[in-house]
Amino acid sequence: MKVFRNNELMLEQSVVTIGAFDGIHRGHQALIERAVNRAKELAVPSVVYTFNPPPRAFFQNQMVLTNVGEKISFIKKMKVDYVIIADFNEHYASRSPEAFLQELKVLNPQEAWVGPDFNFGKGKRGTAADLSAMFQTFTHPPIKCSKGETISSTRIRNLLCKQEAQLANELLGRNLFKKIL
Ligand SMILES: Cc1cc2nc3c(=O)[nH]c(=O)nc-3n(C[C@H](O)[C@H](O)[C@H](O)COP(=O)(O)O)c2cc1C
Ligand SMILES: Nc1ncnc2c1ncn2[C@@H]1O[C@H](COP(=O)(O)OP(=O)(O)OP(=O)(O)O)[C@@H](O)[C@H]1O
Repeated sequence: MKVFRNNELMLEQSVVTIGAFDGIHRGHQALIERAVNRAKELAVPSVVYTFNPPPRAFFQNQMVLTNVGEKISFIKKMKVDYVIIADFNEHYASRSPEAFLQELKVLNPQEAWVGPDFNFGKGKRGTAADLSAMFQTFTHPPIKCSKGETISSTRIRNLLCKQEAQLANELLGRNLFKKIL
């Protein structure tokens, strides 16, 4: 797997998935796996486009579940061809949805894969519908836990605050956090 910053990579074809992917929980894993499988079927490279720090850490000072190094090594295990790590700062976050779509164009995505409630661009104005106006876009159904609730990084952060490491690990699909005694 090759690692790039944004604006460094150009591809003739690709399948792209986009998101903060903090923790790479079971929902993220399902989405990335789907994108990788589609890329294999189409015989084109797979790309994970992500951000450092995660936007919620930047804007809301929220806890980071996996630092950028951990995130890259986990994505690598999922047989992704390229990962793009965009420096998420004030300048980057002020870019419009249209500017972000222009940036994605150089990856020539045959397909873009996102999950439920995906948004992008200044003020979170861009939606999956905007993405689909430019690229063939697919929305992965939400992956839920055994209780039927959608898995999210926010939920995992809340569980860790309540010291429920075991349940957090269940949603992550791996033992990332140790039980605090
Ligand atoms: C160019 C760009 C600008 C963004 N600007 C903002 C912003 O102003 N406020 C915000 O809360 N998030 C902003 N974000 C983050 C998105 O809301 C969102 O977190 C990101 O696209 C990842 O999607 P996900 O949270 O579903 O993983 C921006 C994202 C991009 C790509
Ligand atoms: N449970 C899930 N099932 C399928 N896709 C998901 C799930 N959770 C997030 N995604 C998708 O994964 C990508 C990255 O999402 P993101 O990092 O915002 O996850 P999140 O768990 O919703 O995070 P947060 O709670 O911090 O908002 C997005 O395209 C998002 O729609």
